[in-house]
Amino acid sequence: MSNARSITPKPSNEPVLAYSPGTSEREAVIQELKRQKSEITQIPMVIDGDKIFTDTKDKVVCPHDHQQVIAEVSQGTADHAKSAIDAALKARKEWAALPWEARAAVFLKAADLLATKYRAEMNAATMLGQSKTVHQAEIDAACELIDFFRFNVHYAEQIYSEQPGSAFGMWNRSEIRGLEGFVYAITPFNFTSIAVNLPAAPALMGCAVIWKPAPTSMHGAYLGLRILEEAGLPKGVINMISGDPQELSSVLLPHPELSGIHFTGSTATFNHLWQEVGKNINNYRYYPRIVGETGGKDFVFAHSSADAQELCTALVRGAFEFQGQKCSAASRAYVPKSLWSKLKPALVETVKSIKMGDVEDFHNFMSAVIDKRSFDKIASYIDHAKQAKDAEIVVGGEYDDSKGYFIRPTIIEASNPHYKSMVEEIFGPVLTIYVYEDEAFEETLAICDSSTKYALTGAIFAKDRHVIDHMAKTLVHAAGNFYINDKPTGAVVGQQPFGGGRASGTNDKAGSMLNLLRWASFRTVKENFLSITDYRYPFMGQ
Ligand SMILES: NC(=O)c1ccc[n+]([C@@H]2O[C@H](COP(=O)([O-])OP(=O)(O)OC[C@H]3O[C@@H](n4cnc5c(N)ncnc54)[C@H](O)[C@@H]3O)[C@@H](O)[C@H]2O)c1
Ligand SMILES: N[C@@H](CCC=O)C(=O)O
Repeated sequence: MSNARSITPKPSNEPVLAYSPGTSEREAVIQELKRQKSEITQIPMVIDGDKIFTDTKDKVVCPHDHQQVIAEVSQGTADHAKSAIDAALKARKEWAALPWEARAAVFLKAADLLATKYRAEMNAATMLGQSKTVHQAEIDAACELIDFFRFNVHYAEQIYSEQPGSAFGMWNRSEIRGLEGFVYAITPFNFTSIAVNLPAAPALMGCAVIWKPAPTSMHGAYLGLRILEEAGLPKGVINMISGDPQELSSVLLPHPELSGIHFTGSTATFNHLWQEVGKNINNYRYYPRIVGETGGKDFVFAHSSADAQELCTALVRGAFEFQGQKCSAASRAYVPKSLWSKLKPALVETVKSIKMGDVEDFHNFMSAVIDKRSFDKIASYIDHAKQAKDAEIVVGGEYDDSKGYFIRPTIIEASNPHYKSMVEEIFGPVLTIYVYEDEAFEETLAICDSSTKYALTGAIFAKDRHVIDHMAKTLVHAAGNFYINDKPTGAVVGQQPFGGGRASGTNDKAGSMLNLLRWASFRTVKENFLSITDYRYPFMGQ
């Protein structure tokens, strides 16, 4: 609850290591991959600092080799959710009462531990558990998570330092308190950094948290919690539970002490959570703060002045890195006919050259999608395009789940800008392109803005400055992260605060001061220095 007095280290982004042949980081991660594959990690729930193992286990497999089991996760029940609430409520007061520097030190230390001792272990866990290539693991599970820890401390300090003015005879102060009750953090499979940041950000601000990670992200998530514990996080501040989300939520969501939800995942799940809060609104002691970053249908819009080769690279990286499973991934593109004749052969050639397979082969640019459910869903969109009258596959379209959940990077050309895969989130390596007549530029921009419910990321490509300005204005609400002549993915903490509007979320910008403010409750204190002893105003006389 106390305000900042010390100056924390000025953060800078964690450098991305190269993993080139012969480097020590490459050797370390190779050793870790071998070690982790040779054992089955037992992942408990962590409640009040205790490791809780149960007889019901959920297996974590490598998506690129689904017979390879790397972990077993103990599954909890409604009773575990109740215990987690008790633990959080018990831990909160002491945690909140610590000087804020003591809380900050935990996260700064965790950042340093992750940057050194645990870097290879964390990257290997994310590579095996979520089928990320070494580069994708490095930018997520190492660099972005380190940045979240360090930059959040810096932003918290700024929040604590912001103070009101004081007129003569008084002193006004803001005391920034963490939320009472508990925050429920529910996290997605696709970014280890997001998974760990969602419980960590409210905890830094003095809240107590119950964290339910996605089952397919447990390998990296549990390591994240162990690092925080080693950095000094007191027991009960973050309690990690697993199990049937409906059952756990049936205890957590209606609980009177629920003071916040920190969610990242699909729009449908977030809508469900919000509806549950609405149903229980009369039961709560506080208005729960609801923060959710959700789905996207991220666009790339090219003008005829764009460079075809730059556009090709941006589309390939933007759509297919990490198998298109970034909420920011380019999944629809609008290309003028005059550019398409150059762009199409470049795209076909580039996509055909993409190597895909096991993450242990560092030559692979892509690996498998996360699980069978995802594989089937993505395949159904590809099958739909194969049959559709208003769509055709330009390149890709093959899929095979015999060993891992592999889907070749696929580009669909749609003759209808409202075609299914132009407007629905697929969350896989599928990019749909609508080729517009050059003279239909304005109406196509309008379609881009209005044809989906989402507004997460978007990119425009053009050389003409007037055109860039016009596109940016027309698409002003179409994306929370807007890129000019760049791919729509790869936001960096401290540089491009991340989040979207419309059905893509509450746009509270993870890794920024705005997000931390949602976990803070301000007490304004006015202290009077001059005694006032007469109720009458001076003009009234005696
Ligand atoms: N906007 C962003 O910043 C951002 C970032 C990453 C992912 N995403 C989105 O996340 C989605 C992919 O992630 P996912 O497949 O893990 O999403 P998901 O919605 O299926 O799952 C997210 C989390 O919600 C949990 N969950 C599901 N039902 C629940 C319930 N009733 N109560 C409590 N928890 C419940 C899941 O177990 C998981 O932990 C995509 O839509 C993607 O766009 C968005
Ligand atoms: N922040 C990441 C996306 C996170 C969602 O999955 C990016 O900008 O690519």
